[in-house]
Amino acid sequence: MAAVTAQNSASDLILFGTKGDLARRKLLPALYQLEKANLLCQQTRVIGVARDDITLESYQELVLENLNRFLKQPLEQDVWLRLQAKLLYVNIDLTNIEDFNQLATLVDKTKRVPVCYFATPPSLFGDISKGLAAAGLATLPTRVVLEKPIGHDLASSNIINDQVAEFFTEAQIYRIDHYLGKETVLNLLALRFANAIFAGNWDHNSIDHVQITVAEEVGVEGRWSYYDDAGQMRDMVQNHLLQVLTLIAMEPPARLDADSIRDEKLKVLKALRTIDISNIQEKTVRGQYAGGFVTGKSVPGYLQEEGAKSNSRTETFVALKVDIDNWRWAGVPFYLRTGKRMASKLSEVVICFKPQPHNIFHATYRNLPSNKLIIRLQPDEGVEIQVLNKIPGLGESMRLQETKLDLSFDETFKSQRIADAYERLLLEAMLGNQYLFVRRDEVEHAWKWVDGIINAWHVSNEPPKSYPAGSWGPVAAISMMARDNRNWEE
Ligand SMILES: NC(=O)C1=CN([C@@H]2O[C@H](COP(=O)(O)OP(=O)(O)OC[C@H]3O[C@@H](n4cnc5c(N)ncnc54)[C@H](OP(=O)(O)O)[C@@H]3O)[C@@H](O)[C@H]2O)C=CC1
Ligand SMILES: O=C1O[C@H](COP(=O)(O)O)[C@@H](O)[C@H](O)[C@H]1O
Repeated sequence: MAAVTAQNSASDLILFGTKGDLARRKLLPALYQLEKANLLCQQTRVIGVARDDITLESYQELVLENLNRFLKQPLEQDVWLRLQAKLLYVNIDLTNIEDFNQLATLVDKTKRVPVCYFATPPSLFGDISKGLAAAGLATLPTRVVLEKPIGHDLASSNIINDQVAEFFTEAQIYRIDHYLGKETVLNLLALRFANAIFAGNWDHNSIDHVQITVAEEVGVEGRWSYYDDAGQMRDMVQNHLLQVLTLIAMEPPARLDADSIRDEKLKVLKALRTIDISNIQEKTVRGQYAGGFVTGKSVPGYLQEEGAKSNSRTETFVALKVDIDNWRWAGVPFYLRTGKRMASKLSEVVICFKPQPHNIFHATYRNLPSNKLIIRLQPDEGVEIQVLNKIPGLGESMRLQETKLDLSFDETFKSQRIADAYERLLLEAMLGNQYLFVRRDEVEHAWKWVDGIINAWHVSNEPPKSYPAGSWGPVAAISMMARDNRNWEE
């Protein structure tokens, strides 16, 4: 991988949809942080694109206003002035191909690499690709960064991917899954492949089961119409949870490069056991939140949210029992759960090891609890190992206690700020590193598997199970584990 220096990436970052929610809340603050860390090359320019005919000064004001609103620390004037000097603005109606001529005159591919970020609805990806091609900007070294979701199912994702592929090769396409930019998700690679104690115990011989939880406190946050069409399965499982699962389950890649990693992730997606009408009851739980209290605050149910249709059956919670049909994971279920308006914001992976085959401590400990490796993805990022230790003391029989080896990132890496996922992904796209971006075949296999589940739900025609906002989801999700004599780590 290239060393990260400000000098190696003179880019024209073209931000389509620069006035949208994602750009304002995430991308502009991420660019500010990159500027602050001196990771934006001095010659790099940020070209905001929207359809309003506004002046550069108004655009700069808008960027400043959003930085003041969404940055987590006070804005530093010198950093802002440096970023401001890089800003340009072009007004383009993305459906009007002639408007793209403005980019042709502004962008010189021999001086800066065009990195085109599509922060717009995916229905515009085809238009943007066509417009860039008409402006002579579709050939190398141009890169395009596509936001998720790519489509609504396999068929629609193929249409969008085909539209983009008409003008760009796979090597030019950077598909975002922002979970791949999270520090702790990347740490899964380090934990697994840099530590012999884990690498040697990472299969069905040592591991009983795996749990992946991505719980959110937020509800649909004013995005009801988008969300109601998608649901938690398409919004979170098809992308983020499956990406985390593949990083935990994949075989060791030969190298840390894009295709070595993506080839291994793809094999996992191909090995996911189909869930269809024959096993949908056993393997899945769908839920929808009712009113309740989240961290002590009263919140409405999903059907009472602003703009809601009262008869929606869209799921806001999903729990799944996933089997991976390969040698490494034979007989090791992966339990996944994710939901909105849950008891707290918590994303973690729990690797539950098998119990010891024989208990020599039965006089004091009838059932030895098994070891657990808990990887806290967010918040309070860190890694914890649960082990049994002898309680110190003379003259007593062996008394054991479950204890934790707890490595909090905050405490261990005190001086290191944990960067937001979008900072890393923007930087890697500007550097031309594709290893944190999703390849087309991964998207397709993830959709194929998810489509099967959604179709089976459709056929079974069962409404989602209600759960109170501020809980850990429907009781059925607990029963799903209990049937296997297991329980969710809380
Ligand atoms: N918001 C988020 O947190 C997340 C968003 N995403 C994805 O990112 C993408 C953008 O999302 P988000 O920012 O929320 O969406 P918004 O609707 O807030 O923004 C979309 C932007 O696209 C612009 N746009 C639409 N049509 C045209 C057109 N014909 N010409 C020029 N500009 C146009 C809109 O401009 P105008 O203001 O003029 O309407 C708007 O600024 C979507 O694919 C979404 O799924 C992914 C993860 C999280
Ligand atoms: O992509 C999405 O992710 C967010 C959750 O992201 P996180 O980084 O806060 O864990 C989710 O709220 C949103 O619905 C979804 O579109």
